[in-house]
Amino acid sequence: MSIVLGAIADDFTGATDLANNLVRAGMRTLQVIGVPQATLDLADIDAVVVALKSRSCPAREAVDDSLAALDWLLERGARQIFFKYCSTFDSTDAGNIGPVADALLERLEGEQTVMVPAFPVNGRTVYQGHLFVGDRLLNDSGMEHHPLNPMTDADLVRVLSRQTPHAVGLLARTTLAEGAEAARARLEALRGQGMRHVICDTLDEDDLEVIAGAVANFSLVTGGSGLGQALPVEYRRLGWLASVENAGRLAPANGAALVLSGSCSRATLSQVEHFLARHDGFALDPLALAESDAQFEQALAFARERLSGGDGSEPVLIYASAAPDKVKAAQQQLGAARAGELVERALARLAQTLVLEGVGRLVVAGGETSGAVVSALGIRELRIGEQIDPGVPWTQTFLEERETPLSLALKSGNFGAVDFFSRAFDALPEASGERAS
Ligand SMILES: Nc1ncnc2c1ncn2[C@@H]1O[C@H](COP(=O)(O)OP(=O)(O)OP(=O)(O)O)[C@@H](O)[C@H]1O
Ligand SMILES: O=C(O)[C@@H](O)C(=O)CO
Repeated sequence: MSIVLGAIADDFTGATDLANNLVRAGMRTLQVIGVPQATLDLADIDAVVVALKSRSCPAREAVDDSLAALDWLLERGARQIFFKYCSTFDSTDAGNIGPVADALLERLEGEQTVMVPAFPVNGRTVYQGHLFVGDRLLNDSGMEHHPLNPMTDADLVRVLSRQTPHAVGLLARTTLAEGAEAARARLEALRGQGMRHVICDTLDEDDLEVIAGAVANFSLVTGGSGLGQALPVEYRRLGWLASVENAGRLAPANGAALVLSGSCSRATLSQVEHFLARHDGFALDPLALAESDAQFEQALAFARERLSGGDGSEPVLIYASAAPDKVKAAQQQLGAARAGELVERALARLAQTLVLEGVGRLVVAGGETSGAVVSALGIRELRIGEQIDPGVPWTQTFLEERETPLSLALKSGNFGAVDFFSRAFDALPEASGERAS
């Protein structure tokens, strides 16, 4: 059986964000980690999201990985391809959004694609081609300090023009206000002028619906997860997609509850603080991790004691999340890459050990951190379930070491309300009477 939508996401938390919106719009969605090697049963699947780590790697690598994902998705019959990147358009002049979009469009022999990063429910909107985060322009939102891809220009036509040799146009809000037919005509006019890429204004969900109506038959669309929520209605209109009752039903969860946080984003820092006011936590420090294994062992002992002491229902937090001055101090001593690696490695090892020892419900905060944990656990596929907060669903995966599925939530750094870490576990249906194994 063929899938309807094939998506290529440039990071793991971004992939779950898109998969979440597809599920909420009624598509049975599977997230796979990298291009699958094994044959997959896609009998009851409408959409597959391939999660890559292609946001910050060299552009050539990102292009090669994305093309491999594209070929795999086309072999599964995908009628439309969705290139998912960050709602804050994370990229540099070297890429990777422009080069990947160019390569995908060329392979698909398409003439035009749209760029729709907006995610209005999380405050990302676009007006006159300028990206806003809440009420701030992108370059004044904190993203101008991003360690890997500082976003210092909010004008996306200009930003993308530096990443592609092709002409970049704008589908403005005034046209969207006239509806999908007008948007379609405008895209066609821009195509006539040789505009292969078109940045789309988006103020709200209505704009996303208009854009989806205009581009549902494009071979390639690109953007944030907002567009993913609007497209399935169009697929149904086209007769590609049947209606299903509950596209995101997961098996009941069991096992102890653990939160691992390596994100130092503003939202995560408040979530850590909120959690620590109510529950136990253990702080990791890259400087101590660099010295010896002692702090890792202490963290493990802390978690073991808490997890075995109660009934496993009280979540435990282990975090390296720290304020910018502390992060800077560690980075100055160790270098940013080594500090990051030390933290990611420690959190990934904790996940490996504690999942074997009975953790069955795991929240991970941070895109890079999630990548490290998911890789260490050898996860290949994720089923998408209940949304905790916009952009963050519960997922489930089967591991050889566990009889029951592992429930996993991967939280993007800046997503989630302040009480996310404690509330997440309430959003997960539990197996009756079962806890830590
Ligand atoms: N105390 C610390 N000092 C230095 N680096 C740290 C510290 N704590 C975490 N890190 C590193 O900072 C990086 C945070 O990136 P990560 O992608 O996990 O979070 P994020 O940027 O908030 O998330 P997202 O990409 O979803 O927005 C990781 O490499 C992590 O290991
Ligand atoms: O689009 C977003 O903001 C997120 O899905 C993301 O990509 C964070 O890394």
